[in-house]
Amino acid sequence: MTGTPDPHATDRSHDPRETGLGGGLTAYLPISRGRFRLEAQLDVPPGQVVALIGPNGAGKSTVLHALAGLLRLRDGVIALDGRLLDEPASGTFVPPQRRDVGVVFQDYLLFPHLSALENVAFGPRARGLARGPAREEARTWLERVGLASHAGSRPAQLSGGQAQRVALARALATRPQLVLLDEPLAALDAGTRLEVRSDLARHLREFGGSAVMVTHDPLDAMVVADRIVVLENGQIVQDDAPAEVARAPRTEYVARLVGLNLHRGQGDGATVRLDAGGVLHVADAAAGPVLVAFPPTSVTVHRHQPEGSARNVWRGTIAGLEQHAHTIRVQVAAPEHPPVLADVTPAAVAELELAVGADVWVSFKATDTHVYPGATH
Ligand SMILES: Nc1ncnc2c1ncn2[C@@H]1O[C@H](COP(=O)(O)OP(=O)(O)OP(=O)(O)O)[C@@H](O)[C@H]1O
Repeated sequence: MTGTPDPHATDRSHDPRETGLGGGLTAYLPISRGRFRLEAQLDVPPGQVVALIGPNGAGKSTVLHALAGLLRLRDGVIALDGRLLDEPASGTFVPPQRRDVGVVFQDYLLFPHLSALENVAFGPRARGLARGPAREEARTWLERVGLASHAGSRPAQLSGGQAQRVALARALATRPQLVLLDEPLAALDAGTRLEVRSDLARHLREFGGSAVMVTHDPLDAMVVADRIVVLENGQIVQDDAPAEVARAPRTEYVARLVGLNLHRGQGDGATVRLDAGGVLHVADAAAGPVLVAFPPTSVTVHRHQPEGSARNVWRGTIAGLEQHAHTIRVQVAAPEHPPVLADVTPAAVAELELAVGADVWVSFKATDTHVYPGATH
């Protein structure tokens, strides 16, 4: 069942009783969909932007749909600024249009037959504002997103970036307490994306309510969000500030996403015996289950056995080469060592004649590794 109001449910949305749930979004979401099981606790205070990231099928859309009211809970609770939105135990369910929630979803496209101004005014109108004031409000929002001069344009006359800004203005014009964004930048080309991304960060910061944005792009998450929540297989596996996620990713998926080498193992003083095989020399004293991270920029690739002081040195084969902005990311595989990512310059690729299948040596210093406790939950 998706979003259809149940006539038997009591809407306690205007019940002034205290829920004791505090400001912003508070949600506990135990949701089953077929064999998939999601269990997530998500609290987002006012003024905070959370990026929800995770692999395909992790449950990101399920979270957004539940928060928007498009998917009704069977258990758990969703409250916004102390107002219950969904709580099966008490029979509370506030339908989507009565939640103070703005959405920028890919499938909630702009109305093609309405101008940009009318699209934005639609939200305030739907919330009961008279036509004149709703249009005034819409004009203000279009100005804020830099589209005042496109007020009369239909969506088909707007670029992808402009349409995205109209969608954002439409969501914010209702002055919601929570805004939900589903891959808001995914449809944009790289150049437009860069610009819209930083604008989006600014608008969400100024908005003052809680925001939850689903994205596949680590850069979107790093630039736009105050906090990154990583969902894998229906579970939150990491919930940290962006810098912390980049510094100390807790799973291989996150490490790959932020471009770090990450390995799990057992610490024993200056070495870590990896669960997947191999040993790494580390600088921090390690004990028990740990994660070891090191950036691809700290790994050097050689054609011959290198001399020098690096403690981690082994021979492997190039399993892949990938262009990343101004560097080439080289994947090196070796039977008795962990797979390693190394960032090298295009000049080095040419000079060392690096190609898939080539025999190489990798080296990196113990002091370039970062060790932290490995228990994820
Ligand atoms: N209507 C549905 N009925 C049954 N199962 C569903 C339904 N919608 C989604 N699922 C399942 O729920 C799980 C989570 O899906 P969801 O769309 O929330 O993941 P996601 O993280 O948003 O993925 P993506 O990044 O691919 O959009 C998947 O295993 C999916 O197959």
